[in-house]
Amino acid sequence: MTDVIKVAVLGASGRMGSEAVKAVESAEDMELVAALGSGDSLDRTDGAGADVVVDLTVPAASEENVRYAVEHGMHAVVGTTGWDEAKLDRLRGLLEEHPGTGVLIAPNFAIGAVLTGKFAATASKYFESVEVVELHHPNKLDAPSGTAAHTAREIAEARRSVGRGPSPDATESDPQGARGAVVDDVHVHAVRLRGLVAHEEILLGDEGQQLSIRHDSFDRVSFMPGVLLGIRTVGQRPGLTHGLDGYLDLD
Ligand SMILES: NC(=O)C1=CN([C@@H]2O[C@H](COP(=O)(O)OP(=O)(O)OC[C@H]3O[C@@H](n4cnc5c(N)ncnc54)[C@H](O)[C@@H]3O)[C@@H](O)[C@H]2O)C=CC1
Ligand SMILES: O=C(O)C1=N[C@H](C(=O)O)C[C@H](O)C1
Repeated sequence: MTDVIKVAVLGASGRMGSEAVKAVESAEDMELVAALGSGDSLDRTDGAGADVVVDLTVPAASEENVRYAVEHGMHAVVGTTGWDEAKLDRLRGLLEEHPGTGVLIAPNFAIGAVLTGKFAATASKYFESVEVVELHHPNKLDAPSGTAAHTAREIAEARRSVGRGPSPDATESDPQGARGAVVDDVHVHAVRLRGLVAHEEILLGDEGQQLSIRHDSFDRVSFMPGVLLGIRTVGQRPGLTHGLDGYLDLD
């Protein structure tokens, strides 16, 4: 990779994509070589000499976009949601065929959100009950949020490591789904409210006490330092990195 990183942004007219375009244009070590919207041909990315493709599109398009990038020798930084285990497995297989290429799948680019997941996972080892609440703007297409699903899996893994099972719950009847989604045995609740951007709260309970851990993104600028870190780092990290924490020294 040359000193100046050539970047293509996919989903460039969207809420995140338009912010990412501004961030890349403001970064002295980056050059925006392509800004694609829905319907634009992906060959405008390698055609413009991009080193890194940033995918901020929709879950239905993201996997194909990343496949194109990897198969055409470009690294990928991905904020789009919907990357379940099946998609991640297919991507790992693809990257084995392209050993010099890096892909970052980041459920959340905000440092506060990444730390929230870590803090919640640690705390959940010590509390009998834990539930995740995510709150977003009403234009969001998917629920639960990718961040909340990722947090739930981090919590479940931490609890398993100390032999803690699911939270106690005597519910016998829930025909309307009022107890929310269940991700890896952790209940996840989704709120959609005008005025919100992206928020997550983890509630932890035990006899006589409660701990709440909360993060609020009030503005999408909160995601941009993480996007830029991803662009700067992905070329030096071949293979799949799932979560921005893979590029941070959090221990
Ligand atoms: N990882 C993170 O920190 C964050 C992730 N997100 C996720 O990023 C994604 C985008 O979110 P928003 O910007 O709010 O959505 P948005 O709907 O505002 O923007 C998506 C854009 O992608 C375009 N698009 C759709 N298919 C495309 C394709 N094949 N090629 C190029 N462009 C295409 C759409 O026309 C739209 O302009 C969502 O999955 C969201 O959950 C959002 C915020 C933060
Ligand atoms: O759609 C959004 O807005 C967001 N999507 C991501 C998610 O689903 O976790 C990240 C952040 O929560 C904002």
